[in-house]
Amino acid sequence: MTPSPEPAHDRVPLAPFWRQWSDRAVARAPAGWTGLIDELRDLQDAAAASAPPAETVARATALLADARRLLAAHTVADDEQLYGKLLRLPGRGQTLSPPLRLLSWTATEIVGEVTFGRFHSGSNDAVHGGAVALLFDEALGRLSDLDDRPPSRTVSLRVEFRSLTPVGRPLTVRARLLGQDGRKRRLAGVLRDGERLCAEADGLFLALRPGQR
Ligand SMILES: CCCCCCCCCCCC(=O)SCCNC(=O)CCNC(=O)[C@H](O)C(C)(C)COP(=O)(O)OP(=O)(O)OC[C@H]1O[C@@H](n2cnc3c(N)ncnc32)[C@H](O)[C@@H]1OP(=O)(O)O
Repeated sequence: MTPSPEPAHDRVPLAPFWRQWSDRAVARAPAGWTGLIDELRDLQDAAAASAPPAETVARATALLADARRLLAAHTVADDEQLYGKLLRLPGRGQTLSPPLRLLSWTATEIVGEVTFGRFHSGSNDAVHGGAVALLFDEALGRLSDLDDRPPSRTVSLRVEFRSLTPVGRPLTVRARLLGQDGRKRRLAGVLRDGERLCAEADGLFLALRPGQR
């Protein structure tokens, strides 16, 4: 695989399994679906960052209950779900972890940018450690399954927190494939705020056998 000539997350190559998985969701996604996910993400950050008066709380709660009822009327099984399957979008259409925008990639390394919002804050404007682990799982998982490698799952993820990870600033995440031994893939990741090392991780991913999910 040749290095990407310019930043363009939507041109990251997808292995056949993932291309089919993602394209099927894209084909089924109604107009405006990605706007809904973006709104949900902004809502999470706004809720986390606000200290509203009671009238505002009551109004927002009623609006949210309305939205929840509207969506719950269209519940589908996991196979039909759209959420999290839009692999050509930064964040792949989910709000669990912040959008990871890939800037460059090869078969063995990806570099991306991520900004954590208030939703992912643990305390004192520092990102929750579990959210940092979540980001590494996303980044390492993405690289594990790049370049036509069969789908894999994380079996081990170790994170070292080296300094506080700030909220609201673009951070750089870099993941590398260190090696493969049969079904086992060893990967490592680093998260930086400019030059400052915030966290690093190493993970073991196992390629799934036919029939495994
Ligand atoms: C574009 C893409 C977008 C992709 C979308 C974007 C990225 C999202 C990424 C998220 C990824 C996840 O979070 S995945 C969700 C979290 N992970 C999981 O839920 C996985 C749960 N575990 C499992 O389901 C299972 O362990 C499997 C199916 C992965 C593997 O089971 P298995 O096939 O029976 O494998 P098994 O024989 O036990 O192990 C095979 C070999 O690995 C070794 N092994 C197994 N576990 C470990 C371990 N923790 N540490 C060391 N070694 C281990 C065994 O000793 C063995 O070595 P030897 O005897 O061969 O030497």
